[in-house]
Amino acid sequence: MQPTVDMPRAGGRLEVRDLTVAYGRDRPVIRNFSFDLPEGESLAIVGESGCGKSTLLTALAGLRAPVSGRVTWEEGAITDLKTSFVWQSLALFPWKRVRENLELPLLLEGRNRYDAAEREHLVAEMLEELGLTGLEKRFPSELSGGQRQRLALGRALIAKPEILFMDEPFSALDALLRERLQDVLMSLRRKHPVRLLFVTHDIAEAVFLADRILVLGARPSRILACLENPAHTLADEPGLRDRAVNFDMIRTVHRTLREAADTRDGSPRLSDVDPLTADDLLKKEEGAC
Ligand SMILES: Nc1ncnc2c1ncn2[C@@H]1O[C@H](COP(=O)(O)OP(=O)(O)OP(=O)(O)O)[C@@H](O)[C@H]1O
Repeated sequence: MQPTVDMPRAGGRLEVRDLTVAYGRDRPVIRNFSFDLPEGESLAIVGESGCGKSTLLTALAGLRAPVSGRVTWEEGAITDLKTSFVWQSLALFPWKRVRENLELPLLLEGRNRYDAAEREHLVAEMLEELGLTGLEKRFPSELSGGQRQRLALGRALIAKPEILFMDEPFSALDALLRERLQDVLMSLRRKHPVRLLFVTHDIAEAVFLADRILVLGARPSRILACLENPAHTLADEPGLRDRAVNFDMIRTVHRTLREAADTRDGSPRLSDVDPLTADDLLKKEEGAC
């Protein structure tokens, strides 16, 4: 797929071949996964609880060695790439103020990489982008949930990583705040090109943020589909969330998950009882208060 979105892009092709990952001597959580992620594309991983999304993400990030198979980044080993992480827990340093949390990745870049004036400038710029100017002396515990999430995003992006891994970064937030954070992330990406590889339970979030969506099934864990996302090519256009292409893609992902669950459970076919079309969904949205 040729992306038409005017979004700076980072990174070459990712190839995953026959990847098998296990915890200790337990039965493998994921077995023989193979898929490709074309140059520069971002990936969302979705699927029901326990299907191995986080396990796969940690293997892609090089944090868990596979039992067999390989993960190949065209640019080199994952350890040669500049990566960053946002976990569900956010992992902010509670004893450090907002400013210090943001500055830390710049300090860790190496003693001479950024001098004090540059660090000050970059932190001030990021605070502005995050809408956190004026809160720099607070501790994370003195921020709202949404402000903490923004701080975690800013800390992950301030040193300009090539790849940002995220595991359910916005899951603790209500739907509207989630959307606002997704917008902040898209805006930061325009300034700091970064490739996203992330796990989410929110299919709308996957469709809004990713070029490609890897849909996993459970029991046994398997790849149900690796879907190109035509909605994401319009990511810079206003009102994308209300467009039919967006609803269509959300529906396709839902259907893929439901059909897999139907086949497995032998229970009533959920995929047969959802008569909603993209138009119905649009009408529902318009009528929502
Ligand atoms: N550290 C661990 N040791 C042993 N088993 C683990 C460990 N972490 C996860 N598992 C098991 O691996 C399987 C997949 O877990 P994983 O967290 O990857 O799934 P997930 O799809 O991300 O789940 P969720 O959506 O609930 O977060 C589960 O059966 C889980 O119990």
